[in-house]
Amino acid sequence: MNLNFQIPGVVSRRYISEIKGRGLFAEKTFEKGDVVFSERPLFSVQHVYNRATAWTCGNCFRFLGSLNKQMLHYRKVFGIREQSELPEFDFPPYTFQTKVFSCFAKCGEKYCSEECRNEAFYNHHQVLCVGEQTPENNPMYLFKKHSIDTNELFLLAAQAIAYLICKVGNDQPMVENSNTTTSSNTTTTTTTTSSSSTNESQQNIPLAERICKEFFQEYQHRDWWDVRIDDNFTNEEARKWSQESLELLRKALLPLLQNNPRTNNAVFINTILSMEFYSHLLGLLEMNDNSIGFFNPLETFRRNLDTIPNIPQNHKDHIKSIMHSTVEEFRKYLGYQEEECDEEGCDHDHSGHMMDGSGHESHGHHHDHGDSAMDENEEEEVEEVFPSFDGYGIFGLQAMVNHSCEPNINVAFSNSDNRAHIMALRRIEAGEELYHSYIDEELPYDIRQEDLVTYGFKCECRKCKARE
Ligand SMILES: C[S@@+](CC[C@H](N)C(=O)[O-])C[C@H]1O[C@@H](n2cnc3c(N)ncnc32)[C@H](O)[C@@H]1O
Repeated sequence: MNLNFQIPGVVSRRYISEIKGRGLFAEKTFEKGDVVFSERPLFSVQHVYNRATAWTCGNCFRFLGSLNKQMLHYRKVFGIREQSELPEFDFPPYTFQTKVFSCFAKCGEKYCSEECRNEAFYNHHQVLCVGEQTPENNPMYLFKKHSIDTNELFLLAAQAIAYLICKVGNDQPMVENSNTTTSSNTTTTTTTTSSSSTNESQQNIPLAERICKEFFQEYQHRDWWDVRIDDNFTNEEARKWSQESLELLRKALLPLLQNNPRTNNAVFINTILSMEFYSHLLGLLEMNDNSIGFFNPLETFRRNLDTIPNIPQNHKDHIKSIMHSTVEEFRKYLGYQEEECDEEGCDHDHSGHMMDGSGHESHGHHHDHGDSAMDENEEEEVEEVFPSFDGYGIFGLQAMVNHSCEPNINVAFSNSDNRAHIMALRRIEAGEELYHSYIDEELPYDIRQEDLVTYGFKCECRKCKARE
């Protein structure tokens, strides 16, 4: 994790005031539509409910296989027996092609490339993987089950903790080469690692401590139960779940930490497995996360099939007939899900996270689905059969962007490069602060104020001041 809060000549972070904290500022002029910057998430996960229906890479979230392999995957999931060999669809620009790589330990996680598999394994998966035949009393399995039953934010927190453990436990002996420059409230931090043969764990622990401290210094955080972002659970429940969750995580991680001389250090273990660390990490994630979403290419293909030129009608009819049974099964499945939710009178997924009308999570402070095309289509209420990818994560720079009901940027997540692209909504002058809307800024004044209460500040933007 390289927390670097400026891209020289593009954007930089500055302190604004005690109330507002820090914000992100343009260092040059951007025209409407320009990509201001793009970045990969520090930590990110797919929503649990979405895992059953969006078959994507466990690292970069690209849809796996090809149009045809996606179809075959769904047919398998829905138990459609008739497996007549489907033709490999090849219709640029709809065609995509990735291989499918399984987790080394065969836990079921899939990746689109060896690089993705290695990256996930190296960064966190080696700590979190439950293996092929997990006994039901496996503590990591129990931790994950508890997260799914209570609140899936624990899964994102576990990824962050696993990252710290991997950093300390895997790397070649690390020597800190910390290059921190501070100029008028702008801090740039670069940390590099290099080999050394002496006293490994002695050197690793200060680095681990510094990474933990640095992470907390750089982002706003409070005890999770004091961050009132989600009405679906009470403060008491949040405390209880956190305690249960940490207990299970402790059981899963302690032997692992103690078995590695690099991580077997009481200060390190007691820090990262303490309730103070866990609750503040959860609070930090809750206060700073962003949604990640993009269309399923199979859905784009399905919607556009009729208008794709150069495909003979009989070929289109053949593809449609292949799709038909899968689409019908999907409709039944999605109908079943809605009924279940109606019965409970709920508007949330099984994790306890709030969902907006489209089934996208909205507990974080940003509502972008990372795909402006999706927003347009949602407005038109076009049926979505093959589900979009839906997840969330922490982005280093985006988490520094403050809110305005008159935003000057929005975010589009691209799964072709696993990056969030921050786009200028209008001309932005050098020196202007970047603003994102945490809520639906088109809503009337009173509703906007209600929606903003959970974020713990009063919006003083021009639109709010004018009560528009
Ligand atoms: C994702 S963080 C944004 C970065 C933050 N200002 C910082 O210093 O880390 C969100 C928090 O910033 C503050 N914030 C964001 N927009 C604000 C605004 N328009 N006015 C006052 N505070 C704001 C609130 O405390 C909010 O919970």
